[in-house]
Amino acid sequence: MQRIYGNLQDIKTTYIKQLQRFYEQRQLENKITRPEFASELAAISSQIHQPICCYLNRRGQVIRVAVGTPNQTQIPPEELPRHSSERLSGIHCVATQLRSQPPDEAVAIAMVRQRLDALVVLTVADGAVKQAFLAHLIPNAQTPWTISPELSLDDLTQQNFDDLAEEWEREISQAGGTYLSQEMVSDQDRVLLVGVQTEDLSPQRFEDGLEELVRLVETAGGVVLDKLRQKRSRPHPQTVVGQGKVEEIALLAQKLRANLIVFDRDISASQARNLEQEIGISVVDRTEVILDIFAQRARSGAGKLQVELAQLEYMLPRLRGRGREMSRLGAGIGTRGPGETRLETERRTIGRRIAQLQQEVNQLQAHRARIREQRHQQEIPVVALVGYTNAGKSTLLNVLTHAEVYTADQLFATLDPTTRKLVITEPETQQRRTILLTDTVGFIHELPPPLMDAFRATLEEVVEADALIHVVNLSHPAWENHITSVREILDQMPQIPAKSLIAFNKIDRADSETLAKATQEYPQAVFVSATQRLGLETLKLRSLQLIEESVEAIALAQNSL
Ligand SMILES: Nc1nc2c(ncn2[C@@H]2O[C@H](COP(=O)(O)OP(=O)(O)OP(=O)(O)O)[C@@H](O)[C@H]2O)c(=O)[nH]1
Ligand SMILES: [Mg+2]
Repeated sequence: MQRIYGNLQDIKTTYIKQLQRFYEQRQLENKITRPEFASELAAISSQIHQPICCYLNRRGQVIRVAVGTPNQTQIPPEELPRHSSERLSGIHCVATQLRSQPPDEAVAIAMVRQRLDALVVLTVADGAVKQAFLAHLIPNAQTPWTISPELSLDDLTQQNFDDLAEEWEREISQAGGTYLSQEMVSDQDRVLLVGVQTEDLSPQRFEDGLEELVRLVETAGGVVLDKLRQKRSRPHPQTVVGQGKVEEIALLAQKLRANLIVFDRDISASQARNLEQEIGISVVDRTEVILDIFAQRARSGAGKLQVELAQLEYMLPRLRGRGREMSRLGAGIGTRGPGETRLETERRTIGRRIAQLQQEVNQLQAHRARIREQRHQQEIPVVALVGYTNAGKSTLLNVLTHAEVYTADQLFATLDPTTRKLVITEPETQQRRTILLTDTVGFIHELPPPLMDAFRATLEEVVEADALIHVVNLSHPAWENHITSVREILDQMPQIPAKSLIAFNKIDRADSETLAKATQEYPQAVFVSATQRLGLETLKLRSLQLIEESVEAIALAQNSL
């Protein structure tokens, strides 16, 4: 019986049997894969709601089938057939991916580590292959890989793979071997995720949350090796999960050489301490991962200030008996940022530092308020772009106003608000109207309260706008939950603009069913694609209308006083 690797939890035996059949399949000579093989892989991947990786040798034999991402299913170095860094390993991987987007850096790094001949990523939608990408190694020190643009399955499967692999190998050996920089291998935290499914969470929400945590860890620079789950009516007071699970985590962490455990919920200082003692490696929670991303991302003075405040506010109540152990255990995530050295200093010093930072944030708030006041006097209306992280807010700002805000396929790309002028011509009167468009930090489900407090100066840009455009990534499977989460966060703000508009973005990647559903449930919404520049004119006009409605609403409110 051929073994299936990876995370097989909750996978029915019938599917395991289907997966085993892949071992019997052969590819055509010289081809990277067969279209039928790719389609079958996509079909089963979509049935089990998990990515699958098939590793094949140059003769086209399947040597390993694993459930999980290329990152999670890496072949241990000692099991790879060829060891020399000047040669490729002679193995390539055909992987499915449930997200419709090009493979990310983490996937590429997994390929570099194993010196794979190539990596095929097939994105899956509705049980079929939607897009194909081909990645391979190149002799380049910074980015030792290249990823093709989207390919059709035909293009992919018709290439002569033997010739390609030989050519790539020649280039690499001429350059003296694969440039696998040491930092790339060792700087990454090797992470084990632990999800605790309590009764208040639906299974779907729980899984979405874990999936999001994988993205968060990857954004923070870690690699998720595996996920462990436990159902509990409520978290165990001392160790969050039960004793048996703690042992399982310890064992798996050792086996996978993990150096960090990340929990999908907040854990207390004493829970973390207990777990660290039993497992022997660092334990952090979701909030710490988010804070770490913010710390890495903060560039401006204001950004750094707010991140430091958030980190200290989070740490202060958790400080007792924690700091020293944490730094000794030496993981990266959760220990970086301006707060890091202060972890070990006394509570009182930290208390004083918090007070000082609070002062500075107050000044920042006052400063931003003055700028807004000046704008107000010029009577230029302000529309703020809000939404879940990665929805495409900054990309929209850029295409609408020719701004050059940093955008990236990572969570929390933006920390600092940016405001730009947008001139809109009214179609009937040909009158030119100017509005200001503000891009802000993205939201996330259960945005940690210390971040909400520390980023109040930034979030105030939202509160003080005349109207909101709520940008939603319609290509994300959890888009509805994202809307709910964003609304929950807005509800916690003291006062938000009365008028708002939903802009469904990334419609170029959304399937027709989703589009139909969104149209039906949100008849007022605008549908756009920032990257494909679709629907932008409508969005501009609707923004103008929104401003007019909000001016009318304010006038009405004043008249009734
Ligand atoms: N396919 C597609 N991708 C898009 C579209 N709009 C944005 N993206 C991509 O989505 C990713 C995130 O875009 P950003 O503009 O950085 O998202 P954001 O909402 O500003 O994210 P945060 O700053 O993290 O809150 C980038 O890789 C964009 O290229 C779109 O209409 N279609
Ligand atoms: Mg952004």
